Amino acid sequence: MAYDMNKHLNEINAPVIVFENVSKAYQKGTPAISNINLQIRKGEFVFIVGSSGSGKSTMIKLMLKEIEPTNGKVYVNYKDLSRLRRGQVAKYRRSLGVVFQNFRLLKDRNVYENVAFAQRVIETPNRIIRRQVPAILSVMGLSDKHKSLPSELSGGEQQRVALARALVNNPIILLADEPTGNLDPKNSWEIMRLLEEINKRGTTVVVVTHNSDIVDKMQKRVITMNKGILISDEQKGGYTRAH
Ligand SMILES: Nc1ncnc2c1ncn2[C@@H]1O[C@H](COP(=O)(O)OP(=O)(O)OP(=O)(O)O)[C@@H](O)[C@H]1O
Repeated sequence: MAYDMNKHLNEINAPVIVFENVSKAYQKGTPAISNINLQIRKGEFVFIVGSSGSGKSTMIKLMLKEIEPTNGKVYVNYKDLSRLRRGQVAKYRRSLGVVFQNFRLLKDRNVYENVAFAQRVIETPNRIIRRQVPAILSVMGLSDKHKSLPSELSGGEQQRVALARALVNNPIILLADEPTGNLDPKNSWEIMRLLEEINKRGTTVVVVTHNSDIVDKMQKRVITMNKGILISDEQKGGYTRAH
């Protein structure tokens, strides 16, 4: 039966990400993902793991509506993404928090401005920006770096700025694609600690990662992809070494 968004709107643990029989083929031949069915509920912390080319980034791109499924439906935040009009896509994306492996900060703006930028684009009044940016920088342990340029920061600090920027508008969902891919173990754990903290405050967190050590130790829900197929979905799972 098709997913009924209206039924779930007022539920506390409503599914905020739903894949319904989703396949994506970039070209003819083997699809990048095949027939994925998946529900992630509000407040969950989920890892998506799998070897290179297994379809993880394809899933993130579908959630961001950067690509369209060949078959099936993706729902995020109670929206059927196939029904989102072209003019609504940018606004939709800004409603999600997103972080990537390579931080993607504005190189010529300082830490404060990088975070404030996320609020300026949605026309947040200045008095709110002046209150909320220092607050989120403080949560990320970056208060004394607010005037630094990204080039003056360590990799871990840059990723914390990216997290601050992703979170300053209080998204319901945070999508993180390899957030520790460029970090050493100490900084990787610091980012994970912050993601856990954010999740405890109510944000749904989805993390794509290759970091088996982190996945094994954190004991969260783990969705494992293999060659475009969802091969396991475990609560308190580990990193399957079979792939
Ligand atoms: N734009 C594209 N055009 C054609 N094929 C693509 C495109 N993007 C991805 N693919 C193919 O789709 C499959 C899944 O790729 P995807 O990037 O989702 O994997 P992944 O699990 O994220 O890999 P990695 O861990 O290396 O980032 C791969 O076979 C890849 O070659």
